Amino acid sequence: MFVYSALVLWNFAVQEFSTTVLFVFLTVLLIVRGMQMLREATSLPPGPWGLPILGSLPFLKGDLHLHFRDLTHKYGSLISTRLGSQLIVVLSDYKMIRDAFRKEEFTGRPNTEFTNILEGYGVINTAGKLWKDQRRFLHDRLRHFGMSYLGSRKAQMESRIMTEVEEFLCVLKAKKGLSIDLNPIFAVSISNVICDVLMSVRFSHNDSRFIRFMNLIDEGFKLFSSLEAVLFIPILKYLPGHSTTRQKIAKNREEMAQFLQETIDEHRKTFDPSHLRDLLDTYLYEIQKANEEGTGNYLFEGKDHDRQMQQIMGDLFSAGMETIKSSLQWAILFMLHHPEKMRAVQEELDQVVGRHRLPKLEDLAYLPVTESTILEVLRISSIVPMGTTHAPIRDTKLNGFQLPRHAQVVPLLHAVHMDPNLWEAPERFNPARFINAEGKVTKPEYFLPFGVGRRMCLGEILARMELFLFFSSTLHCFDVAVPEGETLPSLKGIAGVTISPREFRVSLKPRPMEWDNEDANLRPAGSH
Ligand code: HEM
Repeated sequence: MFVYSALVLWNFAVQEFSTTVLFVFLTVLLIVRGMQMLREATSLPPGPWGLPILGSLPFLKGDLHLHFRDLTHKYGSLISTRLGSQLIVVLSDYKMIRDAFRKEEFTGRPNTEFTNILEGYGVINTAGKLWKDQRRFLHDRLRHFGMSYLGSRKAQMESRIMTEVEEFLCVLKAKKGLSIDLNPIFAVSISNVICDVLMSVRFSHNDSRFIRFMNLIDEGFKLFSSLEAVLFIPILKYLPGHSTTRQKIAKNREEMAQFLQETIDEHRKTFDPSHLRDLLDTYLYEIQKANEEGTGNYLFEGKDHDRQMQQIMGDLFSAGMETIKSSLQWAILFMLHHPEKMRAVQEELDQVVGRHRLPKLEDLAYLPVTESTILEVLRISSIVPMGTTHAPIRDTKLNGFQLPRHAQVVPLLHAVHMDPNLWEAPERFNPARFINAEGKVTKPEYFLPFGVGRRMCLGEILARMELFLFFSSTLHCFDVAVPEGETLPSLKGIAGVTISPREFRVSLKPRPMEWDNEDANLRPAGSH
């Protein structure tokens, strides 16, 4: 009895003690965090205070870029807010974004759960010397493969893209009059352009390898999104479901890596240093050169060569596919909403290009209506609404405020493109805003769909070429309409890293070309 009573008392005392310790611990944590918030409040840009530990997380509603835009209305064009453990600094003034992102200080990337998974490989999520060397190398070599406004290389790239455009148009022609979703058809064609440049890989429409590849990427995006909470509240990584998600991500990444590794191995077997076929060959060339010279390879900074090449291919594929596919989908969607703008583009193409061939890059200078329509799509859809997140590489000052190293710095491109002080009636789809009094296309300095500064988009030239050739050729060959009996699809997109349109269907009616007869397929652009 005595022993039992002693045990009960002991248990009680232990519980009391644990509760007290927990209470004291939480109180100290709250006080420390409160003091930290107070100190930050005096040196950081203005913004909502939020709650200790959670910050503004409980008050988030709707899409993050819209939430930030609302905050900028209240606090100004430079704000800070805490989302859990992460300090977020949002810039929505284009001059401020431009001035900051020109500086070395803002070329870092934040340390997050996502970047940890990538272990410093690739280009998009790297920083410092590795990123700088990688970026310079890619800039130079991609230009060599035709991402250039000038010279014979440009013609090579145009011809690569046109091969895909022509196949795309043939697939569309076979589906004329049906209610179709263009998304998977765009996906194959756009992937083929970038995969050809990167590693000489092409997929056929309905290719099972490609469907698996895309499923892995889609699933990867969803799995990463489900980790979002951990990004802000790291302690959640100890929850049981988290390790299952991490394992699934690792398994998917392994499958992707295996696909890419097979391509790397194949390239090694057939490698010829006097004939570099694609970007992958240029990496193999650098490795060979460094081995022969007995020097370390500056492109890899001691990292595993194959993993780095896999991640570079993965980075460029994911940056270059979804963005262009979504932009083209937005362009078609806006044409459904504004058929009169579609007719204006078609009339211009008929006059300048004629009905006997497809548009070429050299026509672009004479197609202001077509070009301004594409620019307006890029502005109004702002498909990368928050750019990519930057981080100061050291504690730094911006507009008199102190930003700590590793704060997440977000360029709110969506807010710049929707600023009524810069654009008249920004909510209105109005391509004419890009045409000046002389009828020429002008792009104001606050038009930033590809970002600005040292980390701005590496694929802008390719993107512009693809958007023009796919969009103009589609409208040259087809009238696009909402399928009979279906309603006009919504302009509300799905926001993630990019904003993509919700699934929608179209019906295509071929516009007769001069080479057409009843059964003819679309002929290649040069064969007239
Ligand atoms: C319509 C198409 C595209 C749009 C709107 C777009 C937009 C952007 C934006 C806004 C950024 C972030 C800039 C910043 O935050 O400072 C970016 C970065 C990047 N883009 Fe694009 N992009 C497009 C197509 C492409 C293509 C085709 C490629 C590949 C060839 C590409 C490769 C990259 C890379 C590698 C980065 C990261 C650069 C770095 O971290 O240094 N993008 N892009």
